[in-house]
Formats: sequence, C-alpha cells, structure tokens
Amino acid sequence: MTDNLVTGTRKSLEVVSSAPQGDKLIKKFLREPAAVISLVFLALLVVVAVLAPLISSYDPTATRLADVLAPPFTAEHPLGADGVGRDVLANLVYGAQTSLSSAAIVIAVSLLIGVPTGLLAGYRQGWIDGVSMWISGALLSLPAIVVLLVVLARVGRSTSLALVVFGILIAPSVFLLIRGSVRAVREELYVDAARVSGLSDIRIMVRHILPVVITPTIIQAALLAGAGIGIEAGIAFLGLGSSDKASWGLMLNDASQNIFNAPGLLIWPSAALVLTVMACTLVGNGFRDALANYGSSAGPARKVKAAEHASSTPEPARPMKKAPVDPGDALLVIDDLRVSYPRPNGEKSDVVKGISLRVERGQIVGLVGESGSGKSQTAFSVLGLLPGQAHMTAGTLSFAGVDLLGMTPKERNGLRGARIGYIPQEPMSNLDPAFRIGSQLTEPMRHHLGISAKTAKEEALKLLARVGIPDPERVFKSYPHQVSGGMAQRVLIAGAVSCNPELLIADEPTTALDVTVQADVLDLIRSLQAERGMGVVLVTHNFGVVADLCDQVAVMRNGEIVEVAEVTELFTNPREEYTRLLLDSALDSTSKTPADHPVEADMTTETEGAR
Ligand SMILES: Nc1ncnc2c1ncn2[C@@H]1O[C@H](COP(=O)(O)OP(=O)(O)OP(=O)(O)O)[C@@H](O)[C@H]1O
Repeated sequence: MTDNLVTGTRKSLEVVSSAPQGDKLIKKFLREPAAVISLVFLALLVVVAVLAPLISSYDPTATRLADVLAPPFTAEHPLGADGVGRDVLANLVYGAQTSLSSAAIVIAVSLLIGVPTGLLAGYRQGWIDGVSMWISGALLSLPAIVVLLVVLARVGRSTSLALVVFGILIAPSVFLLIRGSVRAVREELYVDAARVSGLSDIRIMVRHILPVVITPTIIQAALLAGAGIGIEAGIAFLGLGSSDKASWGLMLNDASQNIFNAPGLLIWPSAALVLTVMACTLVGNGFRDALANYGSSAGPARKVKAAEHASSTPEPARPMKKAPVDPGDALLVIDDLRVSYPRPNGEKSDVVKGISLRVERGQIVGLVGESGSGKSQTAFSVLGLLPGQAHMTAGTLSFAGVDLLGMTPKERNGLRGARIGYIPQEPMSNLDPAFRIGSQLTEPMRHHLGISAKTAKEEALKLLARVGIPDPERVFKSYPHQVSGGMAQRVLIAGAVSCNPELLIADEPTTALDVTVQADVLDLIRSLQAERGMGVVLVTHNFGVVADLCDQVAVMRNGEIVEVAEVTELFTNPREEYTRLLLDSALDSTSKTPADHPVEADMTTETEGAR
C-alpha cells in the first residue's frame, strides 16, 4: 500500500508544476462524472456519519441474544442483525463514523509530518534534504503491516494508535510529493523574482510555493483516506483493534463467521468499504486529471527543472575574500569576481574568471558579449542569486559602500527589490500565474516600504500608468496570462523600480519581446533611469541596445572582461580585436549603424565565427 501511494505521488508529480486558480480547477473537476459522483457519495457518507444517532436508535455494540441473525427488511432491524444480535444498520452508519475518523487520523498525521518537512527539504535542500531523504527512505523500506502488527501486539488493541503509526509510516509519500513539487517550483523564474524582490524564504514558501502544493496535497489526502479506511477495517477484521466501536472490519469479521447461515451479512460492510475506498481514489484521480487538463489548456507553460541539483545548497558557497578594493563613492564595485561550478567528473568549470567592474551612481554600464560569456552569472553574483552549487569568490563586491560578501542572506534579501532592482529576460515566467498582477506588485512595496495595502495599490496604479500601461486598473486586476508579453515586461519594470532602487540590473530586458515593443521598452528604461538617477547594469547581446542606452561598456568573452570603454570610444576606436569582430558582425548583419537601429543589431548568432 505504501508503494502504491508513492507511485500515486509520482504520477501526481507529473502535473503539480502549476498552481491553477481554484475556480477553474473546480470547473474541470466537475467535468469528471466519476469523480463528481464519488465526491457526492463521500459527502453523503459524512452526513450519514454525523446523523448516525438519528438514523438508528440502536447502540451498535450492544448484543441481544434474542436478535441473533435476525432477518433483514423488518421494522425492528431494516438490515437484519449479526451473529451476536447487533443491529446491522446501526453498525453500518456508526462504522462510517469510525472509517471517516480513521481517514482523518491518517491524513492529519501524514500531512503534519510530510508537508513541513517536504517544504523545508525541497526549498532549503542541502543537509536538511539529505537527512530527510534518508529518514524517508528508511520509513518506506519498513513493511507497514508487520510494523502495525508488532505495535498492536506490544501496546494492546488500540486502533487509534495503530492509525497514528500508519500515518507516520505513510508520511514519506507526502514528503516526497511536496519535496518534488517544491524542487520543481523553486527553479521557476517567478520564485527567483520573488527572491529578487527581497521576500524572505518563509514568505516565498507560504505565498508562492504552498499554493502550488495544495492541489497535489488534496490528491494525496484522498488516496491516504482510502488507505486509512482500509487499514482500520483490516485491523478490526483481524480482531486486533478496539472492540468498543462499530467498524466495517468488525462487521466483515462477524459476517465471515456466519457465512453459511447468513451470507447476506457480507454485502453491507463489503459494499460500504469498496465504495468508500473507490470513491476516495476516484476523487483523487479526478483532481489529478483536472489538474492535468488544466495544465494543457490554460495558464502559461512552466519550466520544470526538477531534481537536477540533488546535492545543492540554497545559498552559494561562502565567498573567500581577497585584498579588497576601496569602493570610494562608487555604486557598485566588483573586483576579481570568480564563479565556478562542479563538473560530474569532479573538476570545476570556471564560468566567470576574475572580472572587475565599477558602476557609478546614475551611470548605465552595458555588459555585452556572446551567449555563455558569463554576463548573467555576473549579474546573479551581484544579486546574490547564484544557484546553490555555484562557488563564488571575489576580492571586492560592494554596493553603495557596503560589503555584499559580508552580508547575511537576510541582509541580502533586504537589499534585493528595495535598493537593487532587477528586470529579467522572460517576463511571463517571472510572474506567478496563480496571483493577480496587482498583488505581485504591491507585496514587495508593502514589505520593503512598510506602506498600507491601500497606499501600495495607489502607488502600483501610478507605476503601471507611468510604464505606459493604458488601463492600469484592468491590468492590476488581471492574471499574468491575461496580458501580453510586452505588458508583462512593463509590469516587471514597474515592479523593479517600485521601491526606488539605487541600482537596476536589467538582464536582456528586451530579448523575449517582439521587435515592435523592444524600442518602447528601452525608451522606458532610459526615461526611468534619467528620472530616478539609478545606476544600471544592462546585460545584453545587442550592440544596438548598448549604443542606445549605455554610458560605458564592458565586453565579456569566455568568463573574462576583454575591454571596458566609454560607449562612443568603443564604437569609434575598439582596442581589442575581439570587440572589433563583434562590432563588425553586428554591423554587417544590419548594414546600418546600431545606434540608429538598436533592436536589429543583435550579435547572438553572428559572433560564432568571431571566436
Ligand atoms: N547552473 C549552472 N551549472 C553549470 N554551468 C552553468 C550554470 N549556469 C550557467 N552556467 C554556465 O555559465 C556560463 C555563463 O552563463 P551565463 O548565463 O552567465 O552566460 P550569458 O553570457 O549570460 O549568456 P546568455 O546571453 O546566453 O544568457 C555558461 O557556459 C553556462 O553554461
């Protein structure tokens, strides 16, 4: 049974990577007739269990010799009486109470253990994940039935205790489900975006991750309910459970002893058990199918990069400091920044190889270079958002005179989103599809600026208008899939500047957009920068964008900065052969000056020959 639940978990995992809006999911669920009928059946069962004293006036455990094997369909015993004279109807309806409370115990215990540990292990990873996986593996390897028999033999006939033990044994199925869902979703860009906006881990887990795991948890709870009911009945049938309560298992036990005298006694408990367990399974499957259909028909596609970072830790390795450079009054100082990743063969791959860069207040610095040259890794180092397995070191990494290397993760969180804004490359993936745009804009403002919900909404509406959204009220109330890519990028730009950051990091902010909106978005970034006097690090492939926006440019190649120059200097008099080749290839591809046509001078493909 444990294996089945774990297999069920894996199947559920195939569809857990989305957090649909509840109303749509319910609509999909209502289109599954078997699941709906099962849900109605379970609801009726709850009503029957609650109204048991009204349905039957008999004490289900009271035996009456005069009624032994009384026939059914009489006014006294509508369903007859069993081998010791207990009323069958009373046992059936009170047995529903026992079955439902057994299901509740198993669900409560396994969720109480599985959900928090799964959230923690999936989100924090590292040693917490390792230890939890080990414990979960150990629990799963125990034969549940044997453990239950041993517990009952040692402790006595306590069905409740046996169910608690079963809940513990089955908790790994919940743990694995939640952990897998969290690992999938924590790689989502909108979770990165939430981290960028400076939200704490707890808030991210509660707000962005918990909603995603709620639906698979419901699916799992339905399967667990069936398992709990089955286990309770099994224990009662074997005569090992508490004897002071009605139970469908006890009814089966009595019926099996009277199988030749009154075979009809088998029908009621068997039907009740089969139908109830089947209904639980069908409700679980119904939710799973609804979720799968939902995923295929609505909401933005999500990128699931599950389980590739098995041994990763949430924070990058503690950087080693070298002789620091005096930051002076520069906004951002990077000196001798190195980033590497472990390779499967034990060696390490250096992706940023000792680069140095300085951004003054109000200055726009372009970080330009071919794909894979290390631009984004540099940006993520400044944001403190490198993946767990990255190893980062720097002589100096300071922002506004503050040493970023010496900061705790909480202090870094406080900077991100507040004093350092970030505009990502893919607008859609950086918005959580489960929340309205308004709430995604106002939450960081309320968190960082400590303003009320009402003020945050007013500010958000102003910002949406400022970034050129024609109907801010509508967009504020919309879900991300209801707006275009260009709109979504404007929303993210509004979010990035909402807390008046001193530094804005824009990672290829126009790459995912149509050519027609690229220029508008660049204009917007330029005007916001001029208004607010922000320093900007602009990561781009595009020399046209550089010419259009930047004061200074750093050209990256293969993890190193090969040239840093004022933008006009770089275009008129590039010092490095590599820069010349990049410029030539960008200009050749357009036969126009990049400054005139920024969005067309993209060197992504042309630079291959320049290596
Ligand atoms: N998690 C990771 N593990 C191992 N290597 C990585 C990881 N992330 C990035 N890299 C490697 O780091 C190098 C630099 O990547 P980076 O994303 O910084 O390049 P980029 O210049 O921003 O390219 P692009 O413009 O295509 O985004 C690449 O070779 C990439 O494969």
